[in-house]
Amino acid sequence: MEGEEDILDSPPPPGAPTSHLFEVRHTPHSGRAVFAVQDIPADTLVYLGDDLTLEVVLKEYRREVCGECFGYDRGRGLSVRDASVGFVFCSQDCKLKWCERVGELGVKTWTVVQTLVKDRSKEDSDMVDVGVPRPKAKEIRIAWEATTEQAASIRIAREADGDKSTDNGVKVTKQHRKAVQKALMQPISPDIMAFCVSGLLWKHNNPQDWDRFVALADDDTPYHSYDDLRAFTRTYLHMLAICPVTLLPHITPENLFMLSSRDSHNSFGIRSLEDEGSEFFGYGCWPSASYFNHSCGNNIEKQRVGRVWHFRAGRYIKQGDELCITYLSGEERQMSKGKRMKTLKTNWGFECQCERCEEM
Ligand SMILES: C[S@@+](CC[C@H](N)C(=O)[O-])C[C@H]1O[C@@H](n2cnc3c(N)ncnc32)[C@H](O)[C@@H]1O
Repeated sequence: MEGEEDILDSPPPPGAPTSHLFEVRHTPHSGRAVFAVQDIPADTLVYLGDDLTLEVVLKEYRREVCGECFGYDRGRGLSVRDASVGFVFCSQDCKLKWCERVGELGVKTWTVVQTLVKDRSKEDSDMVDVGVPRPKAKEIRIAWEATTEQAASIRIAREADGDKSTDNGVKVTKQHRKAVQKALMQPISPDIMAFCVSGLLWKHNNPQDWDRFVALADDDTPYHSYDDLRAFTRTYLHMLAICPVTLLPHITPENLFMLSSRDSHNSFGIRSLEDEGSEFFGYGCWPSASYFNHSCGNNIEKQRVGRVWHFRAGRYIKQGDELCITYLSGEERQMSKGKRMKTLKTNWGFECQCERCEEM
């Protein structure tokens, strides 16, 4: 991946990382990537990625992992709990930071989500679908279109609840209220709900940064399976049925699809800091960090410190070299070339073109 890349048309995409040590360029086969513009000594701190957007702490870790800094104490419950929003924190300071970050609307939204999710934990249908067919772009479009009528009825019922006169003076009928009840009878997917709520709250709180998210590499078939797609369309209707009315304009198929299509090729796992990250707490999307490509012989080591990724030179890097991290977890790095390639194809959807794979 050397020598043929073009400097990006200026200006660089919104949200791309900037530094005196590197620049972002196009590559012939692996999209945009980061290249050293000067020699970089080993162990240099090359970049700090602190622009976390959507974030998910999986339901099974919600009592053990701090909702703010992702601190973890070997599976012990953390001391500061907030049962109403369904998060725990390692300190009052983390709890305050979390409240400040999500804002009043965020606290209200997580409270109604937690109320819905907590009594229905046995319905948890979030699972990893491996080796099953993925819905195609046209099927995805049809599935979202199929929600239109019910979604419109729910909006009418909810906006009336919110004391907002509906735009065209539509009268709320039993049918509209029934659409809300029907949505709430459908199974809940707590982790997909957390993903959608986190992403749309972030969008609401940071409207000026949405283009940083949109500029990321996209996946037009991001759903892992037909069940996964159905869980997303159901979650859309659940959110319309329960979220504060102020959030309703953000809860659209377009925005929810955008979250999935950018998350798919860009999110990083949030893992434990010990045991080579053997505990997978959840995942999040840091747009600036998403411009670093993968290599099986990576020259950059990335390490999470709280909510921030530290990118450090793992060895001496020459001017013009591509700066690559690894997308593989600890044990995956030791696998054979074939297994690594399969893992990257399954989890990230690409054929690895890194020098280590190309050489062998
Ligand atoms: C996190 S993004 C990296 C930035 C991306 N190249 C871009 O243009 O925005 C991950 C995507 O980059 C591409 N990519 C990263 N590493 C690669 C590699 N070693 N071989 C081929 N494609 C790679 C794949 O398309 C992958 O889904």
